[in-house]
Amino acid sequence: MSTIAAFYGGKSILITGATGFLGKVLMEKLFRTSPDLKVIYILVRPKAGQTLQQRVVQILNSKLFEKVKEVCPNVHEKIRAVYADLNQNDLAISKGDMQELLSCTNIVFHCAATVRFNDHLRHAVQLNVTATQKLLLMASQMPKLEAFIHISTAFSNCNLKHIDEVIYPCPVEPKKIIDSMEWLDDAIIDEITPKLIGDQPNTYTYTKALGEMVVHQEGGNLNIAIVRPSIVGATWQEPFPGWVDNLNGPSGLIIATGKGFLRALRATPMAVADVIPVDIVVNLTLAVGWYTAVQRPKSTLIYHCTSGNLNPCYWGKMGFQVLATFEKIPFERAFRRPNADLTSNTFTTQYWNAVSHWAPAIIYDFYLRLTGRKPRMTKLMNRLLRTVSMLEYFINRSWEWSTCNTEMLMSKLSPEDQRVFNFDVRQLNWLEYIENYVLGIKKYLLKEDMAGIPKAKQHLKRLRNIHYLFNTALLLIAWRLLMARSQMARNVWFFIVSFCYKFLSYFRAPSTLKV
Ligand SMILES: CCCCCCCCCCCCCCCCCCCCCCCCCCCC(=O)SCCNC(=O)CCNC(=O)[C@H](O)C(C)(C)COP(=O)(O)OP(=O)(O)OC[C@H]1O[C@@H](n2cnc3c(N)ncnc32)[C@H](O)[C@@H]1OP(=O)(O)O
Ligand SMILES: NC(=O)C1=CN([C@@H]2O[C@H](COP(=O)(O)OP(=O)(O)OC[C@H]3O[C@@H](n4cnc5c(N)ncnc54)[C@H](OP(=O)(O)O)[C@@H]3O)[C@@H](O)[C@H]2O)C=CC1
Repeated sequence: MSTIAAFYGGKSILITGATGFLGKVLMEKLFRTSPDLKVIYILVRPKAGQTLQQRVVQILNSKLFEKVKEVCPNVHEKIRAVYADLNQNDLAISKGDMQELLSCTNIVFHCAATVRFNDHLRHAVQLNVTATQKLLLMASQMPKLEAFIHISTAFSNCNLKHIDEVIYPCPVEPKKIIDSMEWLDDAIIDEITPKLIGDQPNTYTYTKALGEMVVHQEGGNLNIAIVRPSIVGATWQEPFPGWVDNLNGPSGLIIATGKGFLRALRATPMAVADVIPVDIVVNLTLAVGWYTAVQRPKSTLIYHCTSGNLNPCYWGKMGFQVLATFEKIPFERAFRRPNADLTSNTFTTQYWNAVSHWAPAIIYDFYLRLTGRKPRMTKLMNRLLRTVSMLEYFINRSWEWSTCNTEMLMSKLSPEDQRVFNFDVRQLNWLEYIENYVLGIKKYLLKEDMAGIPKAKQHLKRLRNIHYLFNTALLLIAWRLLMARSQMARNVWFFIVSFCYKFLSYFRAPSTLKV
């Protein structure tokens, strides 16, 4: 029997961000491995016209939870959705709910965050810093609390090249930032944001670093640990390979490449692609929860959940494998054949942007106009290239994360726990993982049917023929224009033609003699 699974039995667990990518996989694993847990409280807000209950039902009815329903048939009775909005100062939790949370919770997993790189600083601070502070305050009033696990990111100190499992000081105290966000107006915040974030690339990594500092300063006597995952990708093994449900990290760019929109990327092929499967992150997080509660380490331990130092993959290799997978498993209705270049040169990137992105988009929009339809490709391209520019920072650098605490934890696990809560990234086969990732995107994100693959291949063949035809036509037009305008070009052309003619006559002469 797994010690970790047994530990969560009978426990009341509070999860924030349970409706997010990581939160859903965390909940799934908890229910699947510890079906006898008492209750999982999830802090949820209504969204997209759905009530809390509708959101929960949608999650439980998803493919991700199919196995859970077999091992824990009364799963719906064990999830308690609590209305909350972490953007509100009091988190908008009702008094009654608050009482219950405070008196019953044993473990807290704080996953909620805004992960948008370009979020307004006020909003990012509210969610990634102030809400963390409020949750810590709540946690300090929970008499039964055994552990508080805060999910941060390995990129919270991405202004450094080598990152240890420690909390680094922030140039400005989080409390000062929180206070200033309360009285500064948006325009002033916009103005000071670049100065405040300094050498951090965006408001996300900056506020996640502040969030860690808040945990460090205001954790008091709580039993806290911080997990820092790198770029979280689709599931590796559990509950099945390739599950993913949002565009974050590499997923959006894989779609853009597979659909033929993205044909070049400013990326360094030899930079480490520090992607980590979401099930590895979840397994480590649950092991950390157990260890923190049972061993009660004297200080707050930080665990890096990264792949680069133990089993590195590189962006070049990843891109290559993604393209190879499209040969076998193409996406439907592609705009162009998937084919992309990784280039680390800014000039080349601009050239490819003009030739491979803007030119086809403009031509296609022209065609749409001609056929009486609304042009949309240049708008889409604009958005895509803006998104790519936000991600470029992370695909042109490599970082080194030390993983001493993570390795120490692995060594403390029994063989059974190492199997059930496997977070050993050395066992991951990247080629297989990337293939399943692409397949997962096709099935679970794009909701495309596997039966449509022959048709998709046929469509790609048609696109290839159009491409050849288009290039030939372009060449002929260029040649005609050149011949019409330049005497020099005409001279060269006649020289080539007469040379070829003489060459052929030379070979034809002996055969004529024979006859
Ligand atoms: C040697 C030679 C080899 C040759 C081989 C060459 C082969 C090359 C082939 C290449 C194949 C591709 C391979 C994969 C490369 C992958 C690169 C991946 C880079 C990933 C880097 C991530 C780093 C993360 C580090 C930090 C870790 C964290 O903790 S972050 C948590 C995760 N957060 C994110 O991922 C970012 C979240 N998103 C955002 O911040 C914002 O959405 C945005 C800034 C990206 C855009 O914001 P904006 O306000 O402009 O618009 P928005 O309304 O949000 O979205 C606009 C449309 O774009 C869609 N969208 C959103 N995110 C993405 C995305 N990641 N990729 C693509 N598209 C995205 C969004 O849905 C919108 O679409 P519409 O709804 O249609 O409007
Ligand atoms: N994805 C990645 O690549 C990485 C993620 N991380 C960290 O992992 C954690 C989870 O990320 P991930 O699952 O990918 O992110 P998602 O964006 O998928 O999920 C974010 C979660 O936070 C919730 N949330 C956001 N705003 C509020 C609010 N005002 N009130 C209540 N809940 C709110 C969302 O709820 P709702 O559904 O209502 O929007 C959602 O459940 C984050 O802390 C992130 O920093 C770290 C490294 C990499």
